[in-house]
Amino acid sequence: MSSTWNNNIGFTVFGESHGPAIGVVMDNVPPGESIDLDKIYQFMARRAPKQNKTSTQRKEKDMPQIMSGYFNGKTTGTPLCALIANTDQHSQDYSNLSRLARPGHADYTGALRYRGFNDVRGGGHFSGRLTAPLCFAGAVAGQILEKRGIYVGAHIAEIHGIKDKAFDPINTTKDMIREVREKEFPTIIDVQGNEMIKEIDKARKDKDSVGGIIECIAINVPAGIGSPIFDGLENSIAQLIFGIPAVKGLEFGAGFKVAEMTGSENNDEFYVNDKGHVVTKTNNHGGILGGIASGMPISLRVAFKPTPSIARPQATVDYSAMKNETLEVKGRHDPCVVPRAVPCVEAAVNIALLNHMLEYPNF
Ligand SMILES: Cc1cc2nc3c(=O)[nH]c(=O)nc-3n(C[C@H](O)[C@H](O)[C@H](O)COP(=O)(O)O)c2cc1C
Ligand SMILES: C=C(O[C@@H]1CC(C(=O)O)=C[C@@H](OP(=O)(O)O)[C@H]1O)C(=O)O
Repeated sequence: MSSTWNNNIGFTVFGESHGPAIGVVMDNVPPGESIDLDKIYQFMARRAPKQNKTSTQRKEKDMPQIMSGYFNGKTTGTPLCALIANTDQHSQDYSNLSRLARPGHADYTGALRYRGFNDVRGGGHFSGRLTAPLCFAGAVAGQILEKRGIYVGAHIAEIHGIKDKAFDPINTTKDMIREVREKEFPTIIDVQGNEMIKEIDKARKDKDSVGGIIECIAINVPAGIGSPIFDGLENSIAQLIFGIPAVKGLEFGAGFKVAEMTGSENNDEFYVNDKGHVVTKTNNHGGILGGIASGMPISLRVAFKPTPSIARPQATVDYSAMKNETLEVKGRHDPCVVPRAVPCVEAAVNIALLNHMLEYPNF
């Protein structure tokens, strides 16, 4: 099922960017969990369109309306459904896109898959807007995890070659995670963030776009959760991360750099620390061995491509007439999707971790 993730936690995202609403139904959320709605709204506001230099100008409040599964401040355990209204659609910008494919977007492949019946307005079901329901589900999962001491945080690690400092792969604390989360532009080093904003604005002025990398870390994940082969932590996280549009790469721990290392450089040696816990001296494994948490921080990096919809004329095809054409994309697009995708990455990791935590004894 394409827009359903069916696991210990199940959830379906539904809707189109220019339809009346988008939303999510979550199943198997544990009953009796206190959920602070203000914190859910804050989480979703980090992703919502910002109408600033780095964001689409579309105005959406992204206020979730909870339809079921929540009563007296707590989850009921029955399906948790949230609806998010679409209120600021400019559908005329998309009038030519059912026959002209935007290079880099899903218009062409979507038309093939759905035999031309897909809603192309605003990217329809393929839109980055569908990450709003993902963020709702991820915010709920995050609150349940934080009650068990597990914190997940992300920051912009790189935009078009401009780099932020990385999270400490061993000693990142919940305060460090919270600090970067609360920033308007989430980088660890603010001056680097300002350079990134300039780079995004430059691309926008050039009628172009840029991509980048988001780094995410999860701390206090209990050693032993996860499974081997097809149901490991990496598997679940990857499946949800690739549910975020524009993601093209994912690496855990030292990632692609492992290919340049020897075994003695890459292996993370074990020792017993002063609290009597088994830990590793380094964290190239990114907190996961054999699909199972080692107890060290789980770390990952996610590469995002530059926004496909750019205002420059580009070659494309009219696939109804099968002839070559030139397209100038209209609409209000993000010159870079990365800043708004930071909470989306956190949301995906939150859901994957909660999913595996449900297997944990005495959850
Ligand atoms: C938060 C977010 C915002 C996005 N905003 C835009 C946008 O304004 N314009 C656009 O063309 N693509 C945008 N995208 C990316 C497209 O939705 C995506 O590239 C497209 O659906 C094709 O999917 P793919 O890149 O995963 O193959 C956004 C993605 C995310 C995660
Ligand atoms: C609305 C959102 O982002 C949209 C994601 C998007 C795309 O193609 O992915 C295209 C744009 O849609 P529109 O042309 O309708 O403004 C963005 O604004 C959102 O994220 O909430």
